[in-house]
Amino acid sequence: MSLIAKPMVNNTSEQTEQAKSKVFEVSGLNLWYGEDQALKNINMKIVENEITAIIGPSGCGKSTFLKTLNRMVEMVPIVKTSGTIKYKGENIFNAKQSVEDLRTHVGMVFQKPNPFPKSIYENVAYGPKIHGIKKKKDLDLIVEKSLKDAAIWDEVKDRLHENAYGLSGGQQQRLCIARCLAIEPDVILMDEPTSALDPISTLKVEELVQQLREKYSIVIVTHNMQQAARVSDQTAFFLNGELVEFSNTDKLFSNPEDRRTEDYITGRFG
Ligand SMILES: Nc1ncnc2c1ncn2[C@@H]1O[C@H](COP(=O)(O)OP(=O)(O)OP(=O)(O)O)[C@@H](O)[C@H]1O
Repeated sequence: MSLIAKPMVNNTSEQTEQAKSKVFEVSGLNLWYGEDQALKNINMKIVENEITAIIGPSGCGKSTFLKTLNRMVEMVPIVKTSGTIKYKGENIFNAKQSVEDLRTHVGMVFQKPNPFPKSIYENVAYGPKIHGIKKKKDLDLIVEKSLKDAAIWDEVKDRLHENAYGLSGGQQQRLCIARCLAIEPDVILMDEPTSALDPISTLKVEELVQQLREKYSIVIVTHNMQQAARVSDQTAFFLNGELVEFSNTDKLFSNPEDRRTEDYITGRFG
């Protein structure tokens, strides 16, 4: 019996699963904010072209984990980490690894849409310009492709030079996804990308996330278990900084191995 109603998603068989490449391999990851340990011995493999959902109650470390994957968490000066995170085989904590380079490959979309106070066009062209693309023709192509891939082109193509703040919240979030796609990342980290959106905009972003799976690997933090069940291939359940259970989404929601996972997904706590 499924504990949460879940429409069919294209989960691959275990055989194909093993053949898929890993984008991230997290081993023995611990993280402290000062004296307080927020992540405890996390071990996890994140696979290419899949959607991995991170669920768990407030304060369990979901956002911290997500922001560790592109080292954004280190913007908090009191953060200390131990363990390794390999991105395509290289430990991201190695001194020789460039954080800027990592963040070019591992883009991020935040909880609240955060467009720049610029035109729709400039929002998307900003990243490629910083990466040295100058020709208008090239930028035009990138802007159009990114907005198309973020499923917002038809809504904005006639107002590209208007301020992005004139868009609805849902449109702003898809614009922020387009901005992220414009720098051609491999991985997109999404921190509760629909929590500030109405149900229709949420549905559009969820559909978009599923389309993006074809080209990108996605890690999405969500408070919403139905959303995790609807969109993801793999789900990780965090509790008090620990990874309690990580498995195929269908399995985690229909036949969890750990009693704490079952208690959480059936609403006994959280
Ligand atoms: N900048 C910070 N400084 C100190 N402690 C922090 C900081 N950010 C998070 N924490 C602590 O780390 C723990 C995990 O927080 P985190 O935001 O990762 O949890 P979360 O699961 O994403 O929560 P929520 O669902 O409420 O967003 C919490 O105890 C939190 O108080």
